Amino acid sequence: MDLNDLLPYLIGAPVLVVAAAVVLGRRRRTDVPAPRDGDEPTGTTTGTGTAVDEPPAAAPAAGPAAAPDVAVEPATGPPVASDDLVVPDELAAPPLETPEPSTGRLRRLRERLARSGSPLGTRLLGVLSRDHLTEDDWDELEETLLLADVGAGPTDELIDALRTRVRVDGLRDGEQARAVLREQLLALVDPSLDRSLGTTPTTGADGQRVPAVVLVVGVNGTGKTTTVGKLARVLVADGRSVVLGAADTFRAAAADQLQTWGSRVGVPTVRSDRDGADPAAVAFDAVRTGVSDGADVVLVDTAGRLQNKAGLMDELGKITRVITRTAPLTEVLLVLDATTGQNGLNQARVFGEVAGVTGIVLTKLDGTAKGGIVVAVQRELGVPVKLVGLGEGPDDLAPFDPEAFVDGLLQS
Ligand SMILES: Nc1nc2c(ncn2[C@@H]2O[C@H](COP(=O)(O)OP(=O)(O)OP(=O)(O)O)[C@@H](O)[C@H]2O)c(=O)[nH]1
Repeated sequence: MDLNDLLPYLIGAPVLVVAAAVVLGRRRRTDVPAPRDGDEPTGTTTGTGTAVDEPPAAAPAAGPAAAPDVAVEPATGPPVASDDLVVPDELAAPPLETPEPSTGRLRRLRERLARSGSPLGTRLLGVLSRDHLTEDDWDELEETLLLADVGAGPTDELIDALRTRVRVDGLRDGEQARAVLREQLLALVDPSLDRSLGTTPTTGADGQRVPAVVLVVGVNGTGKTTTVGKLARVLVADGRSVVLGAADTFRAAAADQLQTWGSRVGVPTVRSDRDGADPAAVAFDAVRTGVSDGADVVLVDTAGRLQNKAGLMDELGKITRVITRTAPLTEVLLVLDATTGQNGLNQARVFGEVAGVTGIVLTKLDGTAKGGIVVAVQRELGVPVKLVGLGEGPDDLAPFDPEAFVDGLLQS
């Protein structure tokens, strides 16, 4: 072998060494806190099907193969450079973003809200402003409400209430029609429901302060991961410290997606590097990390497989059990895609039964003209809509405000 044969190796080897150093430097693996006696194992098992409910496995031998599956990825992921390693600019941590304040977001997003309800508000007002309302007019009102996904029960209630108002007071003009409609729609959306998010730290079994834990559930594609990312921004904007748990181990890219959301606002993500890892193990580690970091809130993203009710109940039940050994669940948010109408309601029903949902996030309200789904879904589950998604932008998630919503529907 002469020098020419060796040249590729001589050039290639240092390049490989530097590349490996950069890659390793970017990923800081922080072991999650060691569980105490009686605790669940921390998802450090390898292989398939190892469940957190099983007794802890014996400590594996040291070495690369024994690396834990679950890692805490730092918030900003700054590359760790050795003295003689130059980190290219494009690998440097991006500057942290400052999310928009959460208060008043729905009013700022009112234009999009108006789009979601324009046929509803405009058509209802168009009919109600007519001089003498005939039975055909009332039928038209009913049809408009049903087409906007308000649901049969709430539609009947609204029609009855409007008929009574018209009979008793009469409707003098368009302005009065608008005022009456606003009042009745608001009653339907129910401003008395408690829409506050359970994000206040609580107390664990041994009396120590533990973070609030928010579990986010729903079928795939509804916008769960995006919602967790946007919610982290809402909380950061409100001055809260957050840890994300990527317990959607089913979809390979979900953890990366979540980590990207977190890193933009300085929030760490607990994740597994192994596809199909036990989601309960990741959730457990996320909560333990939240405790040891003294975080205010841990947001746990889950996979949305609606295989069958028993499977779903099994998976979510296990995640819940494992989390609540460390900290109470303060909120279970069901993410629903507003564009899926009746189908979304069927999903809602199943999740409502298995997951103990405490609040609804309606996403993609910007992509539908059927804003009435807000009313229907609250009725269906008996749980308030707490947040609405109004676009794909990072700050397009707003705390739900009934008055701003109804005003959006009636905006012409
Ligand atoms: N227009 C609009 N798009 C949204 C909204 N929320 C989420 N999306 C989009 O919906 C798509 C699916 O979002 P994901 O967050 O990946 O959905 P997921 O439920 O986590 O999906 P799985 O991980 O497969 O379970 C993405 O393209 C999002 O940008 C919203 O409020 N409005």
